[in-house]
Amino acid sequence: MSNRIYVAIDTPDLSRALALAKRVRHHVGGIKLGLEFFCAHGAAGVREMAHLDLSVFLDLKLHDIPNTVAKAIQALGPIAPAILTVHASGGRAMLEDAKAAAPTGTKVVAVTMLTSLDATDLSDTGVTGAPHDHVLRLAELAHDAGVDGIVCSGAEVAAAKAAWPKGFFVVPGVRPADGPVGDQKRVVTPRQAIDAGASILVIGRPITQADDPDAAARAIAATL
Ligand SMILES: O=C(O)c1cc(=O)[nH]c(=O)n1[C@@H]1O[C@H](COP(=O)(O)O)[C@@H](O)[C@H]1O
Repeated sequence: MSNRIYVAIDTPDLSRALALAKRVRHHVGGIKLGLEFFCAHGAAGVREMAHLDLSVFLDLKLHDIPNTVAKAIQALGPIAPAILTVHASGGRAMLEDAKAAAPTGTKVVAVTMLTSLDATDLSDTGVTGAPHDHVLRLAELAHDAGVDGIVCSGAEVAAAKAAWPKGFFVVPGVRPADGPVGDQKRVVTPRQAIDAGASILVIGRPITQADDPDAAARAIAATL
């Protein structure tokens, strides 16, 4: 199977983003551009990165009323990213309209519970119960609304995949065994995430902050 690592190019600096992507390109399956990059460079920046001929995952985590999300996705249409994120907690109508508005070749994936949150954070938002149950509930909603898959942590992906065998499962919050976790709370190793059923892994700082990003990406890819 082709390389399942999407490297999160989280920087507002376009030349650094281009340089990073060029360095790691032979050891990743694609690049993920998120809010930090998009707020600085918008669609023009994404198009510039797309010239590198790597698969582009546009992670904007859209979360608004259905009409606004659908119109935003239509506005992104010319970029036609391979993958686009929305928040599952935006609800069924928002998810349905997001999928309907996306270009045919774009996978719409719904973020369930951010990997930077734990059970205490969840209860602070008024949601009772375990993260695992919350993720599975939102995964079912995403499935029923007709999107292509979900984003969840490696701790939930096996159960989510068992319930939705044809789903597309994005797992961030991935750290090599000895790496610093930073702001991530639900963390697994790349190998654990793949073994549990992840379709792709999103990996940022373990690669982008390494002294040698190319070697870091290669070392992670070798464990998969
Ligand atoms: O949708 C995402 O990609 C995402 C969802 C989530 O629950 N947690 C999460 O960390 N991410 C993204 O995955 C990347 C993780 O980066 P690192 O923690 O540096 O590996 C960041 O770009 C986050 O925006």
